[in-house]
Amino acid sequence: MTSQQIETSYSFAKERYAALGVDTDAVLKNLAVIPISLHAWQGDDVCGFESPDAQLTGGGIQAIGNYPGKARTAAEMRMDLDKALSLIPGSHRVNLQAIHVDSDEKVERNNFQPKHFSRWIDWAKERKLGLDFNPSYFSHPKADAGFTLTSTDEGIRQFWIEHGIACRKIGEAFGKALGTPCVTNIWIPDGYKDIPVDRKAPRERLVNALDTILAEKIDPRYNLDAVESKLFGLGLESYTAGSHEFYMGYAVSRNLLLCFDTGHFHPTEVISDKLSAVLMFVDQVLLHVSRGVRWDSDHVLILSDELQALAQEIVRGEFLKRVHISLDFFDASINRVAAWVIGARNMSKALLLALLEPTAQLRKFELDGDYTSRLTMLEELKTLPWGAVWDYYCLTQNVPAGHLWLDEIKHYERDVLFKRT
Ligand SMILES: C[C@H](O)[C@H](O)[C@@H](O)C(=O)CO
Ligand SMILES: [Mn+2]
Repeated sequence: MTSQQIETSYSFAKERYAALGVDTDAVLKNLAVIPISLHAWQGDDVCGFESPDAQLTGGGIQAIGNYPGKARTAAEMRMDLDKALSLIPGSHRVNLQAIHVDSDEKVERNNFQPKHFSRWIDWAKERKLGLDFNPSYFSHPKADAGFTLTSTDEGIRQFWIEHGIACRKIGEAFGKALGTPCVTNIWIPDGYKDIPVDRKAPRERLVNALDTILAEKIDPRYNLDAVESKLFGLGLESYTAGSHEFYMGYAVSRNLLLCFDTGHFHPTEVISDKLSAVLMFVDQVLLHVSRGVRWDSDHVLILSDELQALAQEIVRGEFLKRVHISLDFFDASINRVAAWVIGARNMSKALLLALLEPTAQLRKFELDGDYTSRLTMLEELKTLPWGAVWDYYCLTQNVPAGHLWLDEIKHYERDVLFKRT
């Protein structure tokens, strides 16, 4: 497709949307400033860089597949992220795990400091990217028993409390250096494979541990704290201490961000329906947008009905300033850089579709009780020429339109990824 063809198609599409009262130029301006935080851990199969042979262990999560080219160092990961970001329209962020530490000296997780992430900060600063952060409560001998902040072993609990404290300070340093608050998100896997007798005590320990981690107030201009629940992890099917109800109550009572991972609920539950409910009671939400297939399988985002519903809720509710969008999937069976690009472009497409909606008109139908018109319009919108608007957006953002970005991935694969052994 030539630029000329893209522009011509866009001008027809623009007219179609204008007839519905939608200004496509304004929509694209809005879309270009909605940040999506790219989760770094898609690039290394959640292994991290603490040692050259680091592996993902425990935590009830799994990256499945052995496609060649995984990032083995932080430098390789930054290169891969650069490639991905060059193929995603808009200005975005990067979301790191603590295990993505980039330090020449070996440091224990409870001693991590901003200086151990200074190369990440320099890289982000150069590219005007914001950084988000996550303490890593898995793949560690002190997490092998399946308990971190809920451990009955005081030494272990203290170690992980110190890790949480250290990570908030790193988040603060990210925020200060980059001029945009870092969302530091706490997720722990702690739970039981089989039915526990005492469901209460681990949760009591978790409240106390979290309160200690979060005791120091950090300026929200630099760091925002989020907590992430989960239904269950692999091998932890019967009980998860940090359940939804636990963190919902905790976030409301401590004025924190609540993180919704879209793969962390019963398969028939949808976050699109939960968003406006919780935003009545928490100020801000963090999304980990994932795609669970039967379970929290962390598949790459597709432009599903639910992804579109989620974006619609964010836009219709005017929640763009209160919802931080991060991705969370890890598929090791396909090109990892392509996985980022597919997922982020789909998130962006879902937001575009939502922004292109004549929401006021639809709301009026609803308020008037004219549900026939509401359904008709919602269905007709699906076949409007939004693809032409998307292609034009890519053109104006200097990224390939259509599937042409894949050519770049194939070159990168041949020249860089396949040379990694
Ligand atoms: C890498 C972790 O799995 C991720 O950060 C966490 O958010 C999660 O979703 C665990 O299932
Ligand atoms: Mn998550």
